Amino acid sequence: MASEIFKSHDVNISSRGLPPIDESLFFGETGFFSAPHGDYWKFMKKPLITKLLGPHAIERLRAVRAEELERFYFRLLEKARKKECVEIRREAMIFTNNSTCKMIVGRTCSEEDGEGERVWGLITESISLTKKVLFTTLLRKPLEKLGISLFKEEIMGISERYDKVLETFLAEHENVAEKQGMNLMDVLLEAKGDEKSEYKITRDQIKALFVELFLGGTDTSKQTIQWKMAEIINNPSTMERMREEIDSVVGKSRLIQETDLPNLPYLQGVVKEGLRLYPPIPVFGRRLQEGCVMGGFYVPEKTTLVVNGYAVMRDSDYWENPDDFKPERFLASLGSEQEDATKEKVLKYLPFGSERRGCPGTNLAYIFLGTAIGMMIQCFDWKIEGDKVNMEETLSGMVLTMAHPLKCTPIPRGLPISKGL
Ligand code: HEM
Repeated sequence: MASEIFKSHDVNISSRGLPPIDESLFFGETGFFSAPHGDYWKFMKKPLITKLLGPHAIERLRAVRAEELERFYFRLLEKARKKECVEIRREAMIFTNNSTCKMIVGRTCSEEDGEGERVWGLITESISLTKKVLFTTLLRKPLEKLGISLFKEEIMGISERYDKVLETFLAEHENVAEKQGMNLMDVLLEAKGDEKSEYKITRDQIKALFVELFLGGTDTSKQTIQWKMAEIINNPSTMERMREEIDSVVGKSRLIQETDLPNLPYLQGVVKEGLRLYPPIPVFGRRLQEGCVMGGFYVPEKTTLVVNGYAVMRDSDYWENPDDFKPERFLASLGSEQEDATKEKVLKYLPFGSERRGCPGTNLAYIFLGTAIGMMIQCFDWKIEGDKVNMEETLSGMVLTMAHPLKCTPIPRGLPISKGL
């Protein structure tokens, strides 16, 4: 059914429906995520791919991510030396947000003046609001008739705080006379000021895209890193097998790099299996532009479709022992990309959605997840309170998260890794 919906009706379902509050920078009408499939969405997608998410951009920005991975490693090493317990999701958020921020605006959020804490707090608050955002979207039309604007104050409060942070970034870029290399923000500002540009974008549209990248690039990856570390800690044989693979491919004297990932199939299997069992966005919505027949039924125009990726990826018709954590299940397909693609064409694997509105950050996400988890296993042992990590699930807004956030203490494996690799 998922295959039929996505493959045969791709264009027809390539919009998401009305935003909850038009003027919000956060899932508002200026956003890329909520934009209907049309000229604006196509115009914004181009720089997003060429400057951040496409294969060339990913290669060009490799050094930025390598530096952030190294900083992540040294932060953990410092905690390990002090025998401090770490909250994995917080450390993972700092890594993914710093990397994303540096790639799109050229610098990380500053930790000295509290900017980092403000942004990370905002991301967490935004995610916990997503359930209200969805609810507001679904009920918007009938409530509008009654003059009710649900959760407007809360949503606009978050939007205004994002606005302040993003104005700082924009001002910094506007005040630099000579640019050294153009990052995504420079390119969008240039397009905004270009009279001949095929689409006239606004300041709010730039800010809204950056809010979405902060959320898309940070929270999803942080949740997934936390879930996978929990499964690895609960499965010592997985940890052992990952470590054997990493030690033999990477060695013990340098930190894992993203160019190692294609040679680490078991690590890739762990990443994929974690996403299958714990997709951070378990359900996502689309909206039909025109009425059509699906699965033998006529579905009228403007119907909202809710895709339950979580259920698809635990469906026993498609997955053997679907609730078990078994990274090996992906090993056979990893050998051949074609086979992998064929398998996923059945659309039983949906952590990133699918087709033209599927996640454009998929490749970048695999890099964040592979390098972060690879580094944590390569360089540290992990001590927890008690025997097992509690894997109880809960929703933070619409995001699948751990009911009991993973806290553990890193113990260095004593690898001779030095700064400035
Ligand atoms: C574990 C990591 C990630 C997961 C599980 C994830 C998942 C998703 C899902 C399920 C969607 C909706 C897809 C659909 O409707 O078919 C989506 C959309 C999107 N994601 Fe991701 N994502 C991740 C990381 C990222 C990263 C790193 C970025 C960029 C920095 C990103 C940027 C976006 C954008 C811009 C959209 C909207 C696309 C559109 O509407 O055309 N995501 N993501």
